[in-house]
Amino acid sequence: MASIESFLDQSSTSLKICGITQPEQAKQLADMGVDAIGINFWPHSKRYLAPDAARTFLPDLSGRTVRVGVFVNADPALPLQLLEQGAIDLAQFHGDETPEYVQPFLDQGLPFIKAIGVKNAASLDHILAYQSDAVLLDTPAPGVYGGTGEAFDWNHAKSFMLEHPGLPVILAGGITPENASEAVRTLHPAVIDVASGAESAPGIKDLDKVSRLQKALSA
Ligand SMILES: O=C(O)c1ccccc1N[C@@H]1O[C@H](COP(=O)(O)O)[C@@H](O)[C@H]1O
Repeated sequence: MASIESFLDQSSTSLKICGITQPEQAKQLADMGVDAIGINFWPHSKRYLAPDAARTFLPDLSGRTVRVGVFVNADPALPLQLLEQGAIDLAQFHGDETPEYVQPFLDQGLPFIKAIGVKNAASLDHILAYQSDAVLLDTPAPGVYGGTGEAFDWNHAKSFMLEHPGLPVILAGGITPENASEAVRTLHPAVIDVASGAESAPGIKDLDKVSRLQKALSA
């Protein structure tokens, strides 16, 4: 049974595969035991999926895998509605959202992740103000916000994690089957989040790469 609590548990590293655009692949990933899938609701993403299309298959996955909706500067009505309808389990805010933006989610006890592009140590100065369920550390990507396939300097993540041991960290940005085990060994993040490194083309997942990522995390 998928639960946010076990997905974000810091005693082991979970796997989130992000940018799913095909219902069959969402089901295949759930069958493979992937901990979470991400659906990108930012209309400018190469991995965009319209909310109406996502609503046709996300309910079927309820309880099998954690369903994360990725948003960039969205009208908060969309993530609020998808969470309240039970179409997604978690919202991922991956744009320029402010601590004020997330207040309605805190007020209603709706779970969310805040993503930050890590340019230097100062990038993480204000992250605690969001009071998010987890922080997602990604490569800064002006204009495209995420999904770059590029890694950032993990030393900044390491320092932050040492300072905030109780806060679940989701490591993103350029993770591949080749560097995933090094990421786990070096940082022990609660979650590894992969979009580009698990694809054959944008939005089309390569299940062999997913399986190699799972092996890397369990090694
Ligand atoms: O994947 C995208 O197109 C995307 C666009 C806008 C915001 C976030 C996006 N994806 C997130 O980017 C990171 C890292 O992806 P990658 O593995 O480096 O390609 C991940 O958190 C995705 O959820």
